[in-house]
Amino acid sequence: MFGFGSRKNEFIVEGRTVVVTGGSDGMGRAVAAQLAKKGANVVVVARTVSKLQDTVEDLKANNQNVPKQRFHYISADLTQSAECGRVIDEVTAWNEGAPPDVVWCCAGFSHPGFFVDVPIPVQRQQMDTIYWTAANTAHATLRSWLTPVPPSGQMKTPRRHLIFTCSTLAFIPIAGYAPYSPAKAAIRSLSDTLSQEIEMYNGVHSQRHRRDAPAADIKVHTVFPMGILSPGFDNEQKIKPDLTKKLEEADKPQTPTEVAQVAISALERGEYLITTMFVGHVMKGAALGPSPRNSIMGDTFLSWLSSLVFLQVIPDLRNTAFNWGKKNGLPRRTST
Ligand SMILES: NC(=O)C1=CN([C@@H]2O[C@H](COP(=O)(O)OP(=O)(O)OC[C@H]3O[C@@H](n4cnc5c(N)ncnc54)[C@H](OP(=O)(O)O)[C@@H]3O)[C@@H](O)[C@H]2O)C=CC1
Ligand SMILES: CCCCCCCCCCCCCCCC(=O)[C@@H](N)CO
Repeated sequence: MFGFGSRKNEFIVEGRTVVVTGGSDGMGRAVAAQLAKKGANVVVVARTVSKLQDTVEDLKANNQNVPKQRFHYISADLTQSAECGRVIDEVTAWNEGAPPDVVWCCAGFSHPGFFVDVPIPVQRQQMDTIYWTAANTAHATLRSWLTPVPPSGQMKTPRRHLIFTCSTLAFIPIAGYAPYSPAKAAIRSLSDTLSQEIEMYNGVHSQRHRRDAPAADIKVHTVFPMGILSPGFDNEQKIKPDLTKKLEEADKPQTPTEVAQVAISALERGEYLITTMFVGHVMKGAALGPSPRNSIMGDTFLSWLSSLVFLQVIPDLRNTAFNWGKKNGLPRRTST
């Protein structure tokens, strides 16, 4: 409770089956590689088959010493809810009838731009790509995990994990991310709501020997990275307004490998809202709100520190925007 004590690993993946959406590039691909190194069977999901094939080849080549370990890919556009249902069905069939043990949602990319410059259809597509890929995946996964099993069919199944990938932009506004940040904030809200709702099912599971119940306990987590040096990041840099680049100067983007490694360590400690570096921790501290805490002392001190830091940061960000307009005039309106 106070952030120290037992060093029990709360996220054991060895011999278990993990689905990583967006697993063919950037952070998702690094997550897939590292969980495979820890002995997981991995299924990567994304749209482009060639990148998926390349990822599975890599996983096979780098994990030849564990003969029973298996890797697979499924091509799907996760903005379509029916596709998410198909993915979970196909993974279950491939996994000898058992649903996956861990589902980690990494799919998504950012289309930065000022709110009035980005056409509404592009903004709706951002909501589809960011929020709905995650919500559709969560819906299909939880429907499968929460299927009741009668007492006679209950086996000892370790806890299952549903993990979302958000962004520290869900905590703190930065001008130029209006098409993207609201969709990430929606994921955070979904995560908080589910982390409470899932307790009802975990309560039913605690009585599993007496009545029909889900097969296992479930835990929800959300990772909030800062910038990630991924192919997606290269794309967004090409269209990102200069003011946005200026406002996010404090961000020193991390490699996908680093982000995956820090996130997995936090999951092993059992954390719920996960940030990956100091500036990210401070951004989270400013916005802990009603979310469950990782540690009472640590998070409370962090929120005190952040509330002082952000007394300065919020006006700074606004002043930077004001002075930018004063100096540079109206931005050129793009039509992309
Ligand atoms: N890059 C950054 O600076 C930051 C990124 N994030 C978030 O982290 C996550 C990973 O980002 P990053 O490492 O940049 O990833 P990339 O942009 O490099 O890769 C995105 C992955 O998602 C897949 N994907 C995209 N759209 C769909 C879709 N509709 N259905 C299924 N799969 C899809 C892509 O494959 P394909 O195109 O073939 O479908 C690819 O595998 C994202 O959720 C992102 O929003 C958070 C903070 C910062
Ligand atoms: C000591 C505390 C000071 C805090 C200052 C606040 C600075 C804001 C930094 C913004 C960082 C944005 C990272 C996420 C980027 C992202 O999600 C996109 N690249 C999408 O892909």
